Amino acid sequence: MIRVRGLRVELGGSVIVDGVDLDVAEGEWVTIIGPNGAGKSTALRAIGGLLRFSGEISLGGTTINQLSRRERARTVATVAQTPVVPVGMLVLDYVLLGRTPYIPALGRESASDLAAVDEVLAALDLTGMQSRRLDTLSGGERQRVFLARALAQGARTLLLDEPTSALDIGHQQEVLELVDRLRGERGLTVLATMHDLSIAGEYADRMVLLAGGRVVAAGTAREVLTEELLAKHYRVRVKVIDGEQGPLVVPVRR
Ligand SMILES: Nc1ncnc2c1ncn2[C@@H]1O[C@H](COP(=O)(O)OP(=O)(O)OP(=O)(O)O)[C@@H](O)[C@H]1O
Repeated sequence: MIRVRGLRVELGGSVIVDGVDLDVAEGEWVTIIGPNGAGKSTALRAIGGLLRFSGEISLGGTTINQLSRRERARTVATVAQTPVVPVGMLVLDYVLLGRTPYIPALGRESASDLAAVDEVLAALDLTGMQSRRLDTLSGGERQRVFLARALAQGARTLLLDEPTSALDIGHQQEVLELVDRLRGERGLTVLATMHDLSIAGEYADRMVLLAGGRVVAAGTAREVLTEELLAKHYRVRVKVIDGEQGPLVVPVRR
């Protein structure tokens, strides 16, 4: 579903992503990990068509440069790390923004757009909140609304940039379980970035470790979350414990 070859992104005169290859199969969940500044968000933004790049990115077999902005938005939906939310915007109006690729220029949303939004609000248990202002919601509720906008877009591929970074452990689990459930129900493909390594390993089918803009390891959680690789690339001593659902990464005091 996602095929990336030799991805290179330059920002402010520096090479931030440097020759990344990446494949995500249909229905698969791949999580990119790596230290701060490794280039995770930049790679994700390029794959979502939000940045200029060199190399090849194709989505569902089509090179993204051949997709119009609308076609791209119907194919891939990105949830940014900190989405910009217009002050005072209501939940319903925000989720409706996801239907923009289906609404003709100068046109209004159709009954089918409203039905798609209703369905997503119900699936994410947000129907009762649709008239609330987004800025009055809790972090977990707001994260569900960001996901709702992305799902309303009708794209089969979701790019999630640290979807749980602002959430407590309960809401982290809630949001990730929700994405996993929707992945099963709707056949979504998921490419995410995450900092919590144990949780990342629990949900991802495969992981990619990025450091200095390059892929330095890729494979299952057990292959990537090793004490050696994490010590080398995060410059931290960790203990990796074999947990029931995958490796548990615990930092060790110096
Ligand atoms: N517009 C820009 N101009 C110059 N440098 C940039 C620009 N945007 C990002 N960078 C730099 O690119 C590097 C990678 O940033 P990116 O946000 O992709 O990293 P990341 O792996 O997602 O980090 P984090 O875990 O901290 O979110 C950082 O050093 C950042 O300062």
